[in-house]
Amino acid sequence: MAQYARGAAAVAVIRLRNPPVNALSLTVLQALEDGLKRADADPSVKAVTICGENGKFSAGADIRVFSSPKKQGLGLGPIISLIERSEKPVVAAIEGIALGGGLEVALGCHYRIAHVQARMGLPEVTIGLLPGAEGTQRLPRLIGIPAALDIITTGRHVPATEALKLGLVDEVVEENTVEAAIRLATKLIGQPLGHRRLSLRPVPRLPNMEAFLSDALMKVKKRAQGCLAPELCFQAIKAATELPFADGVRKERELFNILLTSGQAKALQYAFFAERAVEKWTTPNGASWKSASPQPIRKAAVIGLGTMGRGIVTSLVKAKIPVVGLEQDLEYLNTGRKAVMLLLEREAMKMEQGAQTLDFHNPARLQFTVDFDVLRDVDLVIEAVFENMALKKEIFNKLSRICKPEAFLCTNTSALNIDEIASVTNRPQQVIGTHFFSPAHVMRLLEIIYGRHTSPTTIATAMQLAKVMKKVGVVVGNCFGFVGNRMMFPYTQQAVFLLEEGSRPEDVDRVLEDFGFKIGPFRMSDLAGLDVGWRSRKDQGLTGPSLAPGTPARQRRGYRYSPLPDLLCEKGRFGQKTGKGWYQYEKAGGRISKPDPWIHSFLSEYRDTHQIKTRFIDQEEILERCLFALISEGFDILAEGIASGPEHLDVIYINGYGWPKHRGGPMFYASTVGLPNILAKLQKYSEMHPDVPQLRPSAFLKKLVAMGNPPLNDWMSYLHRQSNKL
Ligand SMILES: CCC/C=C/C(=O)SCCNC(=O)CCNC(=O)[C@H](O)C(C)(C)COP(=O)([O-])OP(=O)([O-])OC[C@H]1O[C@@H](n2cnc3c(N)ncnc32)[C@H](O)[C@@H]1OP(=O)([O-])[O-]
Repeated sequence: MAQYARGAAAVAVIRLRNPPVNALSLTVLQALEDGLKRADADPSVKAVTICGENGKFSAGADIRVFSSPKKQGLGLGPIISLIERSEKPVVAAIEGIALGGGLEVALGCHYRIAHVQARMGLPEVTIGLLPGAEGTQRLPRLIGIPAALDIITTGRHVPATEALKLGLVDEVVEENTVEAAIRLATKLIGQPLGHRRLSLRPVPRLPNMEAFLSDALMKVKKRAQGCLAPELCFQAIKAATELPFADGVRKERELFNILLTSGQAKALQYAFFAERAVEKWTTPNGASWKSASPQPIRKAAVIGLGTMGRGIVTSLVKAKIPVVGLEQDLEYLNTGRKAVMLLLEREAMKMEQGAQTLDFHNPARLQFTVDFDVLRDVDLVIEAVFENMALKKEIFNKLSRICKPEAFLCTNTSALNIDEIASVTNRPQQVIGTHFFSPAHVMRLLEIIYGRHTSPTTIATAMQLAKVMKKVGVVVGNCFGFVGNRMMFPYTQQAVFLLEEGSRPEDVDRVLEDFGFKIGPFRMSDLAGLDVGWRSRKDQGLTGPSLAPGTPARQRRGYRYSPLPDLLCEKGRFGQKTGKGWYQYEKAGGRISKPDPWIHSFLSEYRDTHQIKTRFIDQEEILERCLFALISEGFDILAEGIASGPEHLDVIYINGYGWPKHRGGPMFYASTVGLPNILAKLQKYSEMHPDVPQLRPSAFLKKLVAMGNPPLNDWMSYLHRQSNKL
């Protein structure tokens, strides 16, 4: 709702009220409209101030409304016109946030005052929409085309001080913003308002408007990577340069409706709520935030300053947690220290642009050592040495002797068994997996893996740590590869099998990149290094000296196996780092991939040697075999209780594996393709490849299809229900 009150003798105050962020629901909008009409009708009211409850102006339209049947009736635009047309001056008092429809309300006001800590923006593009309450037409008239394009097509939040420079607000105050707005409103009584009505202003012209717009469009398209909203935002702003206000608004509405009914908006809004849903973690035995409080982390340590350790130290320093970096000897320590300092200097430079500072030269904040004894007083340790169980166990055993009894022990592993690591400590309840993604100071995902003995307090502490580091923590159970890598395995396996059957690496990558992945599986493998998987397969006895003599080349444990990645490694082709992998690069460490004729002839010789008949594989088969195998594994993960809902899998894939956000994550995508379609295709491919268990549809997927293909929100409720059709 919105509360109507009298702020000073002649000023009415309309306070938007819908905790926690004053989202503009239908009820709030109705109350806002009623408040405006009441102020207009009351001759003793001479001016109006609009503000928000609890120090927040508004986070914009209630996003849930867009997927409800009443979505067409939100009608924010006409209310904003009503504000603008008011003969009594209206001042927006912006505290906290004014986002989306919230900022559009403020743009309808004649003046805007913001608190110095406030942030403003039009983030509709991030949920697949455009500012559809006349924002694409008013903002360019206020701050010009270049700044409006930047704000609307990126959806970024603009701090109050920058907003003042841009002319987005008229004044920034450090005191009580509502009182300042009431004072201004009082001063404005009786003054002319015509020039303050943005709809009546022309869009400021640029000398080279056409060239500017065509260049801007190219940039927008490049950044969008298949996402529709940025380009339609651009078109709406362009309309502001070509059409009178009313026609521009009509164009805006037309484009808004295209987006609103597009699957992309639905997917992006699902992703918005999915991220918030995973924050409220639970485990199968009922632990959650309700049953556990996070413990404060006043000092942390990171063991191992390789690629992952360096990124983790950087993230902790950025989160203002004092940290000790430990390495096995002085040579490794010095290399690690230099690399961390370089990363931190770059981060400090970026932060200075946003008027923030990063303190890392102070030894109380960042310390390097080779001495385990220095870890006696830390509250939490993150071990980030390479993936070797024996080494990890040795370190955990040592840590449990040295660290204080309350300290939490975390392992950064991408697949290893948390329980086995915990078993060598004197505190398995305080051992937890924290799987960071490379580069750890950039990637948002943190997979948090609880073991059999991990306590709820330990999970809560790891989740809180993720939050402080501005990462998305996702709590999952313990199994080989956890959620992300376990689902990735059948995907990359299919990609390699497709090469055996006739595809080239660039064919497979192109299909998956066209789908929206940032990079396809082979470019990804070259980037990460083929040797990483090779080492793991050797440890598992799938290749290398421990392989039993006489093992068929293309079979392991009775199932199909492709030795292709092993053969590349044997030839020293580790990917970008050696300048050759699935592609060739300009030099060792180079980044520009080129299809490699050597690989093409190597593949055809390989097919001849193993008498594999080459066939043309179309895009549909490439996409379906890679994605549906991954999705089927996801259903197994849900059925085993490794993750508590499909949102968890989707958040992991969007934030850690480059899954295109506008497709909502693999499980959301499955729901849009339709579970019966996925099942039918998996059954077909599984019949074609009976020796590939990863193509056999998950029993849970079959059950959901038998239950009538329920919506994604209901999937988990079917886990234990009986199906009489099975
Ligand atoms: C008419 C056409 C034109 C207009 C279009 C628009 O305005 S489109 C909109 C354009 N606006 C945006 O895209 C802004 C989207 N919002 C944000 O970016 C952030 O929420 C934040 C920066 C406002 C606060 O961040 P923070 O880390 O402090 O907090 P938090 O993120 O955890 O949120 C707290 C709770 O509020 C909930 N909730 C939040 N916003 C909305 C909403 N608009 N709606 C509904 N709910 C919303 C959120 O789900 C969560 O609920 P839970 O889980 O407790 O049940």
